[in-house]
Amino acid sequence: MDPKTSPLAQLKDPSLLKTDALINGEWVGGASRFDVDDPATGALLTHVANLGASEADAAITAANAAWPAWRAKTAKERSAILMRWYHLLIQHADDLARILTAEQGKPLAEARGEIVYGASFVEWFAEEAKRVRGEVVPTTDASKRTVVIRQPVGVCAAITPWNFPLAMITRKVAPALAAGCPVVIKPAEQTPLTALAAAELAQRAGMPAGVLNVITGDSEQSIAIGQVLCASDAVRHLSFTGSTEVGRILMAQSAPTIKKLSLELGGNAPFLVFDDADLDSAVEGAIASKYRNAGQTCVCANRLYVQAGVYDAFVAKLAEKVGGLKVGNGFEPGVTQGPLIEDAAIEKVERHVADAVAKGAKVLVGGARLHDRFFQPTVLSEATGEMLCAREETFGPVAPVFRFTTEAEGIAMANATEFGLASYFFSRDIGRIYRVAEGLESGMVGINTGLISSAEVPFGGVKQSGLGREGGHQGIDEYLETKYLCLGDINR
Ligand SMILES: NC(=O)C1=CN([C@@H]2O[C@H](COP(=O)(O)OP(=O)(O)OC[C@H]3O[C@@H](n4cnc5c(N)ncnc54)[C@H](O)[C@@H]3O)[C@@H](O)[C@H]2O)C=CC1
Ligand SMILES: O=C(O)[C@H](O)CS(=O)(=O)O
Repeated sequence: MDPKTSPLAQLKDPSLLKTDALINGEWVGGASRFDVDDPATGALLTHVANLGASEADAAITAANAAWPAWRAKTAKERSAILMRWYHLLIQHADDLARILTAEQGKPLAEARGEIVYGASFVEWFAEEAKRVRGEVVPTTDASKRTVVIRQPVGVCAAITPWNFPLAMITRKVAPALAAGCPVVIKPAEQTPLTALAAAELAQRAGMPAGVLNVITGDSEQSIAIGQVLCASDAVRHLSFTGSTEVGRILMAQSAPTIKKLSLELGGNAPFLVFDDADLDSAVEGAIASKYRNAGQTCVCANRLYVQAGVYDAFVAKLAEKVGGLKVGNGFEPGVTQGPLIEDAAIEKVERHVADAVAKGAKVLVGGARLHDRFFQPTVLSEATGEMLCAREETFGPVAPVFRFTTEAEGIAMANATEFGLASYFFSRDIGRIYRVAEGLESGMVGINTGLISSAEVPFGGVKQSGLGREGGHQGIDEYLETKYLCLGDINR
């Protein structure tokens, strides 16, 4: 790291910059290290411990050894440690945001927003920890009494992506810890520093050794680490956020041990604008959903469907607003869109735009790479179903706008995908709102809004977008087993 130019040289608390992994309360360097780069400049930020299968085994062993004492704590005791962690995340939000922008690229203000969003899961599940209840079931046999209790599932593994380096970790580990489970986290190789800084703060909050472990590895080692996590019988739950392709691999690798799985995978979100929509609100919602994180979110609007009567007005308004977005280094004041995470990501975006134009789409604004990994916020009109951007998740700042005529046609086009994570639509008609919301095949529906994510709601998808829910009161259920006690012979 160049102390003169690196963004990491300006941390208020430099001790948050951890480059070793965390196993059993100890920082572990391993035999080799891998590079972490700044996606905006390509500059090397630092080197991080490149661990593999043996360290993954050690982390599972440490977590399993720490489990009895962690589950024996009262919910209130676990809650207190989580709440201290939450307050430390907020207290250090500026440094965490700086680390996040340095390794992931999103604008600093957006990174700080993610820190607050990610911390909110720790707060939410610190509270939920104290509300895990069982039940007494009225018996049909007078000699018996029946009770249902809920217990932590055991060691939980979390394999997380680069697009939300903190939030995708806390959304998984906060409920697991709250439920009484120890965790082994494998963060994305592109963004390990945020995970390690958050782990340091968990240590400061009093998280016992072995309860929270972080195993870092490059892309090759991540595969080896994943194989160990999947194959281990001690790991009773695996939570993954990332591509559907990798989700399938992890699901198959977990089958021999019948693991509980939470999978938050790819999306292909439709965004419908009906004739009766408030167009200014629809444009605002489209920008919020499409261009957040430079379009690198699984709930981004990927296909915009606009009813014929308002199509021309909508695309004109959208293109005008999108033209005002400022692209640049996330540390530059006023920048609203940073770089894409890596070369393969921007090449995929270029492929989607070139394919769409070749098949008749019109570029209303943007349409090309600015330089390096920066892509102009783009609006394409006259999009059609034959284009790649209709079938694949672009994961970039490109809004293809399709035309539809009837409500039924709009719903059918929206549902014509194997994915079903998020969907959005704008209408002011209450009857239409119910018909369309109930007709869309997705786990989450934004109605007259493009932003739907928060800690208190059950986030997740249907079809091939994944399994399970994260957040909300449902989020902790993933980490609990339900046990039924049948007490007989009570009259003896
Ligand atoms: N649902 C979501 O929020 C996300 C979806 N994606 C989708 O995935 C596409 C590719 O992005 P990637 O970063 O390559 O996602 P990815 O799915 O390859 O990586 C996500 C995480 O999985 C790990 N991983 C990858 N292969 C693995 C394996 N065989 N065993 C164990 N761990 C493994 C990575 O190290 C990382 O921690 C994106 O273009 C996007 O379409 C990517 C990130 C987040
Ligand atoms: O994986 C993602 O892209 C995130 O879940 C999106 S959100 O939770 O920040 O909306």
